Amino acid sequence: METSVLSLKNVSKSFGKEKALNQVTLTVRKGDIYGLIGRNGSGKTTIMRLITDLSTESKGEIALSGNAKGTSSYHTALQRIGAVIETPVAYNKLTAYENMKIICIQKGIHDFSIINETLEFVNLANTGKKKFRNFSLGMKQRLGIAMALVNSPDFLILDEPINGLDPIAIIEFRELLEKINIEKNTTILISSHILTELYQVSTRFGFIHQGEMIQEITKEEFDSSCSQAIIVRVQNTSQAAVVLMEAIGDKFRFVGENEIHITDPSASVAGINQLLSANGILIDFIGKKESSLENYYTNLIQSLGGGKK
Ligand SMILES: Nc1ncnc2c1ncn2[C@@H]1O[C@H](COP(=O)(O)OP(=O)(O)OP(=O)(O)O)[C@@H](O)[C@H]1O
Repeated sequence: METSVLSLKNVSKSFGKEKALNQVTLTVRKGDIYGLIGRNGSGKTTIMRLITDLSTESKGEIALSGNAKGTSSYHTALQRIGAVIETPVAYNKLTAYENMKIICIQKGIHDFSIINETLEFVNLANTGKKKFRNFSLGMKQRLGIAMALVNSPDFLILDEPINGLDPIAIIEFRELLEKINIEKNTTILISSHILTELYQVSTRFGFIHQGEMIQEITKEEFDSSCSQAIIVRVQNTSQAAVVLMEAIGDKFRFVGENEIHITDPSASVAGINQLLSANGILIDFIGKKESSLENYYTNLIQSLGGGKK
C-alpha cells in the first residue's frame, strides 16, 4: 500500500485580505520526488513554510506520515524532516565544516563523523578553509542540503534550489537529488520554475496557480497524456474530424483554427498520414508533438483563462 508522507487537505492561508492559498489539497507519497510547479507568488513557499511550522494559522488539514499538524506527534514527525526554504542560510565567515558543526550541535548530534560523511556525499569534502561567503551558488545550495541531511531525514523539502545555478551545477544538483532519493531512501518535495529540470528529476508533479492546486499528475500519466500526441495541420478541420472520429473515436482535440492533436496512444504518424490522405484531406503538416512540462503547464494555465496575476 502507498504511504502518504505528506498530505494537505483543503488548506487555505491568508495574509490580511490576501488569500495566498485557497483549499489546496496535495499528497506526497513515500519515495516520490514531488515537483511543485507554480509561477512567482503562486503559493509554493507558503505551503513549505506551513508544513515546516515556520508559518501557522491556516485552515484545513496538514499531516506528516498521518500525524496531524497541531499535535505533538506532528512535532516528532517534523524532526524527521530536512528543509531548505528560500535561500540556504549559513554563517558567512565560517567554513562548510564549521557551519555543519553548528547545525549538529543545534540538532543534538554529538557524533561529528557525520559531518565529513555528509560533506563528501554532497561533493563538498574538499572545501577546506574556504569560507561560506566565497562559495559559488551551487556550493551554497549543496551545503544547505548537507545541513538538512545531518539528521538523516526521511523527507526533504527544497524551495527553488535550482534558481540561479549554471547548467553544470544544475546537472550536478539533479544527480545529487537522485542519489539522496535512491541511496538514502528519502522522499523529496521540490519547487522550481525550471520545468525542464523538474521534469528530469520528478516522479510526480503538482501544478499550483494563484494559490490553488490545479492538478496533480504522476510522471507516467504526464508522459502518456502528452508525449503520444500527433499534431496535424489541415485546411479543412471539420472534414478531417469526420474521418478521425470514424477511425479513432474521440481521441483527438482541436487546437486553434487548423490544428488537431491526436491523443490516441496507438496512432502513428504514418497511419494518420495515410488515413487522411486516402480520404482526400490535404495535410499542411504532420508530426509528433514536442511535449514538455512547459507546454503542459502553459496550456493548463491558459485553459483557466489566461495566467495573469
Ligand atoms: N509574510 C507575508 N506577508 C504578506 N503576504 C505574503 C507573505 N508571504 C507570502 N505572501 C503572499 O502570498 C502569496 C504567495 O507567496 P509565496 O511566497 O508562497 O509564493 P511562491 O510561489 O513561493 O513565489 P516565488 O516563486 O516568487 O517564491 C504572494 O502573493 C505573496 O505576496
